[in-house]
Amino acid sequence: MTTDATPTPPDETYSYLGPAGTFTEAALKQVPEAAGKHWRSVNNVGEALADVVSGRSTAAMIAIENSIDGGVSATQDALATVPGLRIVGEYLVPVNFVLVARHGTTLAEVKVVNAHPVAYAQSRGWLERELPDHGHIPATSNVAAAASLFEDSQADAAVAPPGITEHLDVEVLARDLGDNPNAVTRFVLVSRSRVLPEPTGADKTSLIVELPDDEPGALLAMLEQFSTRGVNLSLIQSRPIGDALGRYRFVVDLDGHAADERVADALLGLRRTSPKVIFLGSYPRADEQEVAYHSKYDDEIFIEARDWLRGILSGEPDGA
Ligand SMILES: O=C(O)C(=O)C[C@]1(C(=O)O)C=C[C@@H](O)C=C1
Repeated sequence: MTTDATPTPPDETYSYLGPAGTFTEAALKQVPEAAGKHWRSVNNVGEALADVVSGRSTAAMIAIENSIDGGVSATQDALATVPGLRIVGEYLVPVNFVLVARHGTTLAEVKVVNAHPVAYAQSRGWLERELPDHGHIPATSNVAAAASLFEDSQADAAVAPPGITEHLDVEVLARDLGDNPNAVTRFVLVSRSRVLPEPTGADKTSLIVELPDDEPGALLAMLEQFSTRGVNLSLIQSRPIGDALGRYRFVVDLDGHAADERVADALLGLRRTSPKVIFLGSYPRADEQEVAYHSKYDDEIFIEARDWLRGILSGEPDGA
């Protein structure tokens, strides 16, 4: 791996929320194609996606969901509004936090804590219990939080990844801050590639769907597109569109690949019934769990039904 300091011109660049040592970097380390390529540390999701859109980077690794804090709204909103992006891979990183400070600081002296908002949300229970009067300064990343201790910052301590001591000379004041020891953050690799990853049988498809305005049952009609094709949803979340109160878009993850007949048929139904469907990609699931569905939704069943209709329309004799 090379870093920004490396003078050799990179052939391919991968953007990630840095600096080195973030969980986002840990997710990028799971991508075999990124090994040995140039890695560009950026300050936020918008910058990472702008790198991809402008062609400065081949792809960007971004956090999309945390098992405790839920969907990363900055990511969901950016994917809804920045055109031309595709998710090509999904990665899981277990997340766990430590409280760090400059050497010599004691826990009793900590008044202000610097933390990334998602890390802060995951450590809130510990912080409220152990430092009930603390103030919070938001950071752009978990490592940036700790780095701020050496900058012109008001913070006395920072919430950081356990590996932070490999990158910065800080003292660990407390471990296992996370309210849930099994917390996991889900990351996605985003590129401009129009080529869908091959179906594996253990895939996920991500969409953003808008519903027709003021139509009773519009949400039910959207869900029916999936239920009538035996397509399971693993995530559905509403986000404000932002142009007026009460207007929402839905972030949807479903089990399966756009090349699966049941998913393709559901996508056609969605396209007919929704004013806007953003296809974000079909890609292998990080947990590699094969998608389970009833045999009545097998590809062959859809293909047979289409052939039957084609036969009728082309005047083939009955039973052909
Ligand atoms: O990658 C990092 O370390 C980050 O600071 C980002 C981020 C996030 O955006 O969710 C990643 C994982 C943790 O859930 C907390 C923060």
